[in-house]
Amino acid sequence: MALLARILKARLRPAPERGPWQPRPTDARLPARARAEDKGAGRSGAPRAGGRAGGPRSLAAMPGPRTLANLVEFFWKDGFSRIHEIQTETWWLRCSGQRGPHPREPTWGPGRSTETYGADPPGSSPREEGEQWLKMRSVLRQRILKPKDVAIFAGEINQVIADLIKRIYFLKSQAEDGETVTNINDLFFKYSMEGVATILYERRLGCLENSVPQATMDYIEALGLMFCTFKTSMYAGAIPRWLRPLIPKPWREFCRSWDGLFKFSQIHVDNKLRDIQCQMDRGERARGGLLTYLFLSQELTREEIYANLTEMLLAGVDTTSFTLSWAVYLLARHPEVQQTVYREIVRNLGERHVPTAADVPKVPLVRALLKETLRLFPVLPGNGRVTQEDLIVGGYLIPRGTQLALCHYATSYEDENFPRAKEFRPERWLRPGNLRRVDNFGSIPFGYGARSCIGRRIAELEIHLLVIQLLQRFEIKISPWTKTVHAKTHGLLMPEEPIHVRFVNRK
Ligand code: HEM
Repeated sequence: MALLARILKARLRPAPERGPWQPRPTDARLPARARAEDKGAGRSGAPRAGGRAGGPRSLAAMPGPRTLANLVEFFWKDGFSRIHEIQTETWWLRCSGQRGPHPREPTWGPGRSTETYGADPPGSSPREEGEQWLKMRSVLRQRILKPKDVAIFAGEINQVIADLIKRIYFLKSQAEDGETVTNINDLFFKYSMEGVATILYERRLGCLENSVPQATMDYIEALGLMFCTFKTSMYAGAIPRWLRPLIPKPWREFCRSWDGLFKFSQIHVDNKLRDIQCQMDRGERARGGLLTYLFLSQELTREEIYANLTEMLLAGVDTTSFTLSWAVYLLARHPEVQQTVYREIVRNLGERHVPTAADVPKVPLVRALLKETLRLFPVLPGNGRVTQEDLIVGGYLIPRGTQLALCHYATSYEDENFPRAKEFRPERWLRPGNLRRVDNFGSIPFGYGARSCIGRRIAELEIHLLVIQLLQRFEIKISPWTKTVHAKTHGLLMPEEPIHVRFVNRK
């Protein structure tokens, strides 16, 4: 069992002064060679790499639970759902294996229909994955990398927000007290799906309607299946092909849910492309957003368009909806913070002004709220990288090709990075006069570098515009049915209990 053989090895605290992988701003600017010469404190007496006295210690000498202990922790004690907590008890995690010549991150989705492309998991050919990924990424980058690129989508997002607000009024009208909306994540899931699909497919899906179209329901079901079987999927993606006939179920389920998602994407892409083609056949100029651009520029094949939009839709829904749920929960739990953010909105934008992307910098506390929410609840509590060169970090030699896990959750909660780290204090992200952005690499919820989140600017726009309009209309109060909500990791860091809030109309 390849995955089992590669399972994590963790080093226990005491914590180092700073997580050794954590890219400090200064490190980020240093040339790779200088970074690779970090000589941190290692364990005295541990074996040295290459047997050189005084040289770095070998990876095998890194202290921490061994393979068996990790197997027990993750598979027997359900460590996967507590992975964020385990991070705070362990210093870093590593898995060996996954070696390859190209920079990449471990990935578990086929990224394409398994029917169309056969059943090979990604990464079976690292070279192809690397080059193909780079090409696709650079095409998408041109359209959605910077805030100003996505500003053009604000109009569409505001229409989705208008529908969401209508839905909130409807749900309130159904509630006994006329104010409570139960399980707000359902609502934000629909909002995020509608929002991201509007941008990706340039059409509305009807998620926020009273009666949701069947195709959309099917997609939601496939997405649900993907997450229900998330753990199975994680194992499935790592099961070598030769072993699949012996344990077929995980891989079969993985493919079934992926195909459901892929087909949904395919239908919506095809519909839009058909519209564009008709327009062109009539001699009209096709104008549109992301999909129109991808089609007209012909930089990606149709299969690449399917694969990328499927991946983006999959990556863009739960991430955004959980973040919104946490943000609203935190605001409801901290009325004084909510009042400060509201006052800033009214002062700088007014009570009813529908914000555009250009308005967002005028309310720095709204941006700070999102950063602070993602610091406390990084929706991806950790992610991985395969090292591209030998590195010496914390006194250990980490050979090229080692898979490292970056622990966002753990570094977000270090007082050294964020004084009084457990407290919700959005203002920590502000600088007097708001002259400069605060960079703190203790919290990198969208990842970092070439492989960071491609949908970051879309997610930020969706969240900023929505938070502004929610606070303009409602005072958000926690429902008496909602006690303290804990976080659990189910692939993503999500609320363990449903969050119910009261949306009280502002006078
Ligand atoms: C609050 C919302 C979101 C958070 C916190 C988030 C976070 C992340 C993180 C941490 C990664 C891995 C980055 C790395 O390895 O350095 C990632 C990857 C990715 N995200 Fe997001 N994401 C969010 C929303 C979105 C949205 C809205 C989309 C699409 C519209 C999206 C699309 C993707 C894709 C496609 C990748 C894979 C990138 C690649 O490997 O090329 N994400 N995201």
